[in-house]
Amino acid sequence: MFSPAAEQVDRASLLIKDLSSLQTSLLETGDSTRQEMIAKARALISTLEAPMESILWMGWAEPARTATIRISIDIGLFEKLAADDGKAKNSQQLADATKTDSALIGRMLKHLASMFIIRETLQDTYAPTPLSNALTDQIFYDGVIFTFDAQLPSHARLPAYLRSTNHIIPTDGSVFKYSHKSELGIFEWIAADPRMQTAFQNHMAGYSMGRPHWMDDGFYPVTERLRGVGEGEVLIVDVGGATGHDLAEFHDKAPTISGRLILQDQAQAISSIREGDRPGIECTVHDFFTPQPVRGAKAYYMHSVLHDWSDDNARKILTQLKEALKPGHSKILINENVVSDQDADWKITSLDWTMMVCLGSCERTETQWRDLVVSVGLKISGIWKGEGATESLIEIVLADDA
Ligand SMILES: C[S@@+](CC[C@H](N)C(=O)[O-])C[C@H]1O[C@@H](n2cnc3c(N)ncnc32)[C@H](O)[C@@H]1O
Repeated sequence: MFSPAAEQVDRASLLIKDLSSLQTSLLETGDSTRQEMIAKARALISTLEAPMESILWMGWAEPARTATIRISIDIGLFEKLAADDGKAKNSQQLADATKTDSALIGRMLKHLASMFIIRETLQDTYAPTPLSNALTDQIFYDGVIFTFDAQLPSHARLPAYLRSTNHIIPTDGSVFKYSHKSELGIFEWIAADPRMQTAFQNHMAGYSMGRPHWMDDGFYPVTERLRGVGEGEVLIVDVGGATGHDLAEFHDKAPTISGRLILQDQAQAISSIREGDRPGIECTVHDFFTPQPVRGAKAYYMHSVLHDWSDDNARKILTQLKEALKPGHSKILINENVVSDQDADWKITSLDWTMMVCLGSCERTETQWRDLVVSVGLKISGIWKGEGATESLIEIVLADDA
């Protein structure tokens, strides 16, 4: 039997005390209290867990959870569970509804319930949860499809890849090619599969949902920093903006700011936008490694773009934008993570590793951002971060601008 050491018990008591005092303000305060409670609850589990329990959680429970969720999406299990207003169902009913082997379904349901994805209300009787209901929405289940099919194999094969290179840090997409046994880098691999293209775009849109955004009140002073744009002039060019979800949000949240909104991405992303889906936005095809066709816009915006690329490639992208900047008027806005020097957030550190295995790129610290920007004759004029936000907004201007 595992007995926690005295200091683990003390730490656990402190965490429980913190949790109970936070709980009293959960309903009144913003999202930050909820996030703090989750962080403390996770710390509590890792304080109390025995080493072997941690190993089995990582090695058995989590991989089986992810796989059973991925299979559930394939067979439409969560939709069937949510049917009839979420009335509880047994494994045979769910096997019939999904036309799946009842032995397989029975074992899936047991693990999904043990991992809190669904609820076991009675023996062999299951009901949905808010999470399993969310997984009936394509924005969310495409996130599982994309992370499972595109990214997870590269994490799984990374140790073997690194052994084969004497643990030299990857700086290109080799890990992805190695793990997928493919000649294609991740973006070509996505482009070659229309289902994966849709999953990727939905995952990008879902990743942005429900989080503080730079155009929200109290984040970036939009009206003050983006003023001076006449009717007919370009306000924002969203470079590598996928299907335009950020610009659409900007259009909804800041409808009174004048100026054109232009979306740029590769042909496969732009052609997937349906007629009428993006009112007020000009959707165009542009390769950001080639000269920027829109000159003198107020802002060239990039969200989760530069973290896909090594410093050399990021310099090429920034240089194309620099050539298009109008002195004293234009700026580049980068919406990305700035990795904290201490106590970095798991969402950022895990994305950093995901970038490494998919593209050989990284999430950058403030020093790395400054070095990158200065190296192409630009300067950072400010970094903004809203309360509870993970990502920052980095504003960049020409080095000679005031
Ligand atoms: C990580 S996604 C970010 C998308 C979007 N900005 C967002 O935050 O949801 C990177 C985007 O860069 C686009 N992209 C990749 N290579 C590109 C290129 N050479 N020119 C233009 N866009 C490119 C991809 O199609 C994708 O939409």
